[in-house]
Amino acid sequence: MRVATITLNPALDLTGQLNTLTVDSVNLIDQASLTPGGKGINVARVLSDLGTKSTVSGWLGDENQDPFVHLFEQIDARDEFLRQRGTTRTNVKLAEINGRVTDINFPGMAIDHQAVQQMEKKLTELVADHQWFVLAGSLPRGVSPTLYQRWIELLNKQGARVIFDSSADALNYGLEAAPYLVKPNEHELAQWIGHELNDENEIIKAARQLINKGITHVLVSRGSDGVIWVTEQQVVKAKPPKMNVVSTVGAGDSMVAAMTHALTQGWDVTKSVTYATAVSALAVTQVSVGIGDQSKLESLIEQIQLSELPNT
Ligand SMILES: Nc1ncnc2c1ncn2[C@@H]1O[C@H](COP(=O)(O)OP(=O)(O)O)[C@@H](O)[C@H]1O
Ligand SMILES: O=P(O)(O)OC[C@H]1O[C@](O)(COP(=O)(O)O)[C@@H](O)[C@@H]1O
Repeated sequence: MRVATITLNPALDLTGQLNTLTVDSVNLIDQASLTPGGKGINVARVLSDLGTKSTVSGWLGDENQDPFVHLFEQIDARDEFLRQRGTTRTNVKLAEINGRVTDINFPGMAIDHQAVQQMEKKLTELVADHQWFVLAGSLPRGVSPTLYQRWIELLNKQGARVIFDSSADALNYGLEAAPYLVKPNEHELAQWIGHELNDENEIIKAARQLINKGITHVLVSRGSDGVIWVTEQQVVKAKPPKMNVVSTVGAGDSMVAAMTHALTQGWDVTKSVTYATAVSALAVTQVSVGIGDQSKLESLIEQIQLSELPNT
């Protein structure tokens, strides 16, 4: 079974590692890498390492597509990206030795009405032979912030299961369509609910409001504090051990990928949350996403602290 991952605003990630970033000054990079990314593409990459095949789609610029096409071949992803005239954006990630990461994300290509219609047609084709869809990332310029909402509704009607990870207005509108699973981080959840979330109880209360909208799984990711997973019946918290952070870029995508893998395998919440926390914690120890070392993942799984919280 292939999972369809949709990346409407992909990016080449230019990551530079340096000692300390100083604004208003010349900064020298010690190590650099340029990798094809964007949320759904990162998810497809991790899925491949976990043993789940994917179909990748969205909008890709035709002028700098080679690294993407090469990656899709490498991970055996079915390439259903629509080509647009122009270049896919490059996002800059500056990773300091203390683990701090500065993201400089560019807006991406402008997308016109015709391209939106073509993508909608592509989704209706893909839903014929895919049950699981990952819709992830920001929206490019030129499209309505309600686009995810419309497309989640469309996919829901066709009986697909949508895993959704976005931000800002695209997230807020998309949540209204009740995807199957959402993974806001704490800040995105706070922004959606309209106030700060000061403790676990407030996080659970906010997540519960999403469950009440008809969303089945709400995973609130909390950086080094791990994740709180809320369903109608259960609230589970998972915390990773202290990690040696190289770059947190792609940690959220790794979590979404591991969750998707777990759900398609039919694993229960406890097994899934442990696995997803371990896969995402492993991601912070490396610059790019993926499972470099299976034995490290297995040892991390053993170190995840799991607790069941009251279902308030
Ligand atoms: N510093 C860290 N140490 C260990 N695990 C981390 C760290 N940062 C992130 N993670 C793992 O990655 C997951 C997603 O990270 P988070 O920063 O919350 O998401 P996003 O990148 O979407 O903002 C976390 O829930 C956690 O399991
Ligand atoms: O789609 P957005 O929100 O503009 O973010 C795109 C960026 O997010 C990433 O997918 C990383 O995401 P996470 O760190 O949240 O996992 C990068 O590859 C990419 O540059």
